[in-house]
Amino acid sequence: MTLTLTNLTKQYGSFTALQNFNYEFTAGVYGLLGPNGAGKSTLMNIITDNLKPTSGSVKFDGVETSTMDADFRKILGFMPQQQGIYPNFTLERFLYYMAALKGMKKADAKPQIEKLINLVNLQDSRNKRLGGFSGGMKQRALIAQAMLGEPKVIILDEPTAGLDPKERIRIRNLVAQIAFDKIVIIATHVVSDIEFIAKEVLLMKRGEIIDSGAPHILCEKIDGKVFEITADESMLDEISAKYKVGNISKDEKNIYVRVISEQPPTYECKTCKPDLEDLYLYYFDQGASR
Ligand SMILES: Nc1ncnc2c1ncn2[C@@H]1O[C@H](COP(=O)(O)OP(=O)(O)OP(=O)(O)O)[C@@H](O)[C@H]1O
Repeated sequence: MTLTLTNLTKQYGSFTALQNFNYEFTAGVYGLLGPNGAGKSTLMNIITDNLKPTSGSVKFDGVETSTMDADFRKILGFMPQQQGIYPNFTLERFLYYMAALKGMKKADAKPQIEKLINLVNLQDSRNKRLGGFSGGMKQRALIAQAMLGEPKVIILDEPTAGLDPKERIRIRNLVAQIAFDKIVIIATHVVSDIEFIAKEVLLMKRGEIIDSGAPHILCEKIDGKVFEITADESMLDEISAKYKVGNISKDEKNIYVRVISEQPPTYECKTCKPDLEDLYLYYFDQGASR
């Protein structure tokens, strides 16, 4: 199973939001990581055929998806960023409605809806209106609708937006659970959404891939460039001016400042093993959300 993007370009007037994007996805979880405006939503919307590229193609197992019409919709599950959630629908009605939009027969939808409500752990809320759901419950309901019809390709655009850390973990575990034998692409600027579950990460900036690969391989590239400086409060401004600063922690004696630097800092420090958040900082020069 392959989803192949070839030379995808998208222009909005004279502005290029996506530039010559090439990638081949196979079964597994992919993280599309980049700051606001990198072009993630544009790419997701093109893959899902909600937006036409200016040039280039999207192929599933060698067939152009734009020519597959309803057949592609059947193998696709999409959770867009801005969701129109129907506040007056109960969860069950919402899922039957979304199943009907996907062209599923009620009899086929029924067992799947039962399974999905259990999977997203909303059994007790099946007859409650979506308008009364918490943010995390809504996101889980939306993941359930994306899973209807057992799609082969699942696209999740910012699935943890606005959620607290506990709900984020829940969503992440859910994604890891559903990913078997599917292509799952998650667009996010929250590193922890994908850090431990992504087979590959694509780092995007201004419409282009600036690096991609397995998280641990990507992190190896900045081996020897991540340090923890032992500091006190009076040094913080100076350190921030000199280096890209990540986490800052504190104990009763000192402040510990994680920095990215090509050369060892001229302060008391130790070398750290790089993680994906360091990589994000290295490439994007701004703190990522955990
Ligand atoms: N319809 C549009 N017309 C003009 N410019 C657009 C349009 N949609 C997006 N853009 C621009 O294209 C760029 C990429 O936007 P996109 O929404 O794809 O980025 P993103 O990585 O998803 O960012 P975010 O995380 O903020 O959603 C941005 O600079 C945005 O302003």
